[in-house]
Amino acid sequence: MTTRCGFVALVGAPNAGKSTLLNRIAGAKLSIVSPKAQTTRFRTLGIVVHQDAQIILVDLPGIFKPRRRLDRAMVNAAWTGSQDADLTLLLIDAKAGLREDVREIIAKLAEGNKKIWLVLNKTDLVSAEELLPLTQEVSGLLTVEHVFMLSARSGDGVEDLMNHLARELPEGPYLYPEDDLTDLPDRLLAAELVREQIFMQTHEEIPYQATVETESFKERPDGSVRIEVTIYVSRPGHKAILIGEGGHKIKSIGARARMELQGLLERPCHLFLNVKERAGWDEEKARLRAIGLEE
Ligand SMILES: Nc1nc2c(ncn2[C@@H]2O[C@H](COP(=O)(O)OP(=O)(O)OP(=O)(O)O)[C@@H](O)[C@H]2O)c(=O)[nH]1
Repeated sequence: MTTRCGFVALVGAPNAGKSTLLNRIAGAKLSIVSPKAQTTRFRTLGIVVHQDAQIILVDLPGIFKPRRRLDRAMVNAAWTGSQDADLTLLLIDAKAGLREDVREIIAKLAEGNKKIWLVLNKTDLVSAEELLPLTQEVSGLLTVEHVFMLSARSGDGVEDLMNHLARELPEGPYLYPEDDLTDLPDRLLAAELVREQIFMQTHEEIPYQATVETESFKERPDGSVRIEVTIYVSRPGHKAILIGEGGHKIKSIGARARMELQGLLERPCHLFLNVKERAGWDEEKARLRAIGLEE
């Protein structure tokens, strides 16, 4: 059997519907979907096997004008991801059309020579007649290989996109063992929610320096889950800040993340957080890249 495998980057302006599409495709709550713009702070991998192809989706942060160092790093990560991928899906909110932020993304993509597929989302909100001029306008600015029209919310047209992806990714073995995939979305979600709380409850240099990994994820007979998450930092000072006086900070991060996680997984969660120092972590390029924060 010939298998195919590849990385697919999702690029779109804030609110284009990236998280919704990713969740629809992977069938799990992989990203934090919110009507507020720029909630997708970090790259999240969604991995799905469709017709003998393993499709590794990279959910990129909304591209916006970076002011702070961390934002710059995130935007950079977004574009690096796009450059590493086998192909890039440019997701556009068909209802909002070519707003300025979409034009900026198109201009940036036009500089590279990446394989781009145009995905017009939210077709449930617009008429077919409106889609054609939009397609033509984008095609005038950028070379696109395929055009898809879908509704991430209803799922209409998503199968067609998946079929094309499965057919056109490069031939090769699966990069992720299939057995590992079952609880991967939930593991990623746990790590991502912890990361988000670190982001919200500490100074910005901490999330930039830290990496979060779900070490174990075990279902209990009573239907609850026991999750162990480790936060790796490179400096003793960061460890102290994360833990806080009397463990106050880490407790607060854990409590909040657990609440969010419970809501999304829809079952009781027992979340245990560890903070560990990993010397020489800065040099671990691979890990930096894994969380998409290489500058
Ligand atoms: N009507 C309609 N709404 C959609 C569709 N896809 C997404 N939405 C809505 O659009 C809003 C933004 O969707 P998200 O998936 O959070 O967008 P995102 O691109 O991940 O946004 P960021 O987190 O800012 O990067 C949400 O309120 C979604 O419910 C669609 O196909 N149709």
